[in-house]
Order: sequence, then structure tokens, then C-alpha cells
Amino acid sequence: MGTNLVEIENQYTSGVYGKRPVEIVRGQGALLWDAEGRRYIDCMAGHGVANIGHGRTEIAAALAAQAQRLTTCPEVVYNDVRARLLERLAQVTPEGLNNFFLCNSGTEAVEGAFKFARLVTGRTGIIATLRGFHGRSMGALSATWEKHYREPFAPLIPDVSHIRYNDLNAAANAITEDTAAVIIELVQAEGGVHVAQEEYVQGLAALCRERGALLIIDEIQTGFGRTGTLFACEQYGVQPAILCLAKSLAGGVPMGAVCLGTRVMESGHISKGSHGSTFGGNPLACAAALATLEILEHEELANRAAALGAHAQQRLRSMQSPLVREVRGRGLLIGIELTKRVQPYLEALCERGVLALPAGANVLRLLPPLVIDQTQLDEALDIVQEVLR
Ligand SMILES: Cc1[nH+]cc(COP(=O)(O)O)c(CN[C@@H](CCC(=O)O)C(=O)O)c1O
Repeated sequence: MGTNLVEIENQYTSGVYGKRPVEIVRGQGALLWDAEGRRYIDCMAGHGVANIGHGRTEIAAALAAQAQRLTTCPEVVYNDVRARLLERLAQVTPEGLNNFFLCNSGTEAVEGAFKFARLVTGRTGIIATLRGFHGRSMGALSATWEKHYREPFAPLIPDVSHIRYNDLNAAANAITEDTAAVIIELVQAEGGVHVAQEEYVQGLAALCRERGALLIIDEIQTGFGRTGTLFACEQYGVQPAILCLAKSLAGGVPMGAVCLGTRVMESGHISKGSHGSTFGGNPLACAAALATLEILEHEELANRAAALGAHAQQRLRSMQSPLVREVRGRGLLIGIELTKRVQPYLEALCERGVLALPAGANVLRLLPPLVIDQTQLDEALDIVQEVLR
């Protein structure tokens, strides 16, 4: 364990985080090192942020160059780097999303999506799904399912309801003329790594169109190659009215984006001053995001996630362990549902040099950087199989 820096962090931190007894000080690719020089294979990727891996010199160079020119530039004036990023996002995001509100985190992207949905529809109803996770700020938290996240902060925003995931009848019964938006993840990540069925997503999109509600897809965790395509939307042939992005968008630099479709932009309801952010669209984050998108494309990281994810799932499914109930996921967003609570196994993995995440009480979540090489992945899978024997 680390030096007195751990005690210092414990003394001054907020107390809201349960911390592993590890002091991470350096990363390179899919590897992390602690203060004692111990090496870890990273299967957390910063909660799905480090898709392009740690220690990228391209990101460091982009940040250094931009920092010497201009780090902050609010959107009350134009900026060259921001303009180039907006143009690039219009090129790479799913068809029909050509305008963007830039912000600084996932929860902010969800908050913005809800505000735009209310402005466009004049309605207040938000429908989310059981086990969905959309953030911890009061509006996004209202749509997040887990009661232990929400209940201490009640009352949250009104008119938010939750329906069963992958249940089109439930959606048909819930979406009314009061519904502003339906928000879903195409893979419920923090909620247990549950994959949306194609017919469900397409049926949901049709219901939203028919009933005047906006479909918001939250790709804050599934975006930027994680599930085997640049965006999971591509695997469902769906065009959301609003797409929420964050996490790996800027290669580790905090950034979020609310991607807006024509229904929003042609509504005539998005007026000047109706939303905003001090840091949103800052040139430093925009420079990092441009460098990140270049790496994702040049290194074909989405294809890599598809291939390595299929390999990992095949290996994990071949495990004959009474502890493993199901292996599921898309690309390098993998969940292993256990017959027991996951926490002790996370600790055992950490002791053996693998850092992984939970996804609910009994699901082990593997979220490695998409740059992980097969040797490192196989080493991590060997350790997972050893721990889950
Ligand atoms: C789908 C999704 N949507 C929104 C958010 C909120 O993003 P942000 O405001 O940038 O944290 C997250 C965080 N997902 C992590 C939850 C972290 C937490 O416990 O809080 C996760 O999946 O672990 C998501 O996974």
C-alpha cells in the first residue's frame, strides 16, 4: 500500500467513495502501476473513459499545444478548435445528429437532454428503465433506477417513471401525450450489463415517433467503440432524437456532448440563453477530443473491441464454474453474472493484479481499454478464471 499520501487522501476526501487499497500513479496502454511499482491489467478503464488507453502521447501533445494557445473560451464567442470538433462530431455520429451542446460529464449530457426534450415537446414526462443508470445530478438521478442512489435525495424531478427493459408492451402502456422523452442505454452497463434486443429498440423508436416523444439514447458508456462499433446505435439501425455522449469522448479529459437531431433543431424551441455551461466546449477538451477521434479511427479500435470482445466472451463462456450464471455484453463491455456477491471476487482480482468493476451486486464488469493486446487480455482472463474457479 502507498505512503502517507493515502492517509492524506482519506483525511481530506468527501467520504462518498469506497476505495480499493491501491494508489494508482501511472498508466500506459491497458496497464496501470501503483505507488510501489506493482503492475495491474486495467479492466476498469476509468469506468469506461480510457477507451484509447493510458499515457497517450498524442493526447499529451494536443493538450500541451492547446494549453499554450488558449485553455478556456466560453461559447459566447467562436473558437477554431471547437468548430473543428463540432464538424467532426457531425461526421462520425449516427445519421441525422448534426448539432451539439458540449458539456463536461455524462450526467450533464443527460441533464441537457432532458431540458431540450421539455423545450421541444412542451411535455414533462420522462420514461426510463429498471436498472438504468444515467448519472447522479438531480435530473439524471431521477432517471437512474437504483433506489439506494435516488431515495436519500427525494424529492427529485417530477413525472419520471421506470419501465421494464426489453419490454415493448410496457413501453406502449407507458408512453402518452405527456411523455417528453424515453431514455435508454443499448447496453445497461452499471445496471448489470444487459443488452437491448433489436426489435425492442426499433419498436421503441416507432412508438416515440407515433406519440410525439423523443427517444434519448444514452451512449455515455457504450459510445466510441466500446461495443464493437463506433456507436452502439449502428448495431440497431436506430436514429435517436437525442444522443448523450461523454466518458471516452476526449480520451480522459472531462467532456460530454448532447447530440441533437432535426426534430430538436427544427422545433424552433431552442432559444438563445435556454441552456449553457461555463466550461462546455472549452478548447482544451475540444483539442483532446479531436486527437481521440483520430486515434479511434486510425487504430480501428471499434473493430478491435468487436474481435477481442468475442474472444473474451468465448473463453468466459467455456468456463465450467458453479459461480458463473451468465456471460453477456457487447464488444469490450462484458458482464459475468455470479451466483454470489461480486465484491470479494473484485478484491481477489485486485490482489492478483487485475482491476475490474461491479455492475450491481453480483455482476463482474470487464471494461478494458480497447488498446489492450491479446496477451494482456488472455492474462487477465486467466486470472478471472482462476478467481472464479
Ligand atoms: C450510461 C451512463 N450514463 C451516465 C453516466 C454518468 O456519467 P458521469 O456523470 O460522467 O459519471 C454513466 C456513469 N457510469 C459509471 C457510474 C459512476 C458512478 O457510480 O457515479 C459506471 O458505469 O460505473 C453511465 O454509465
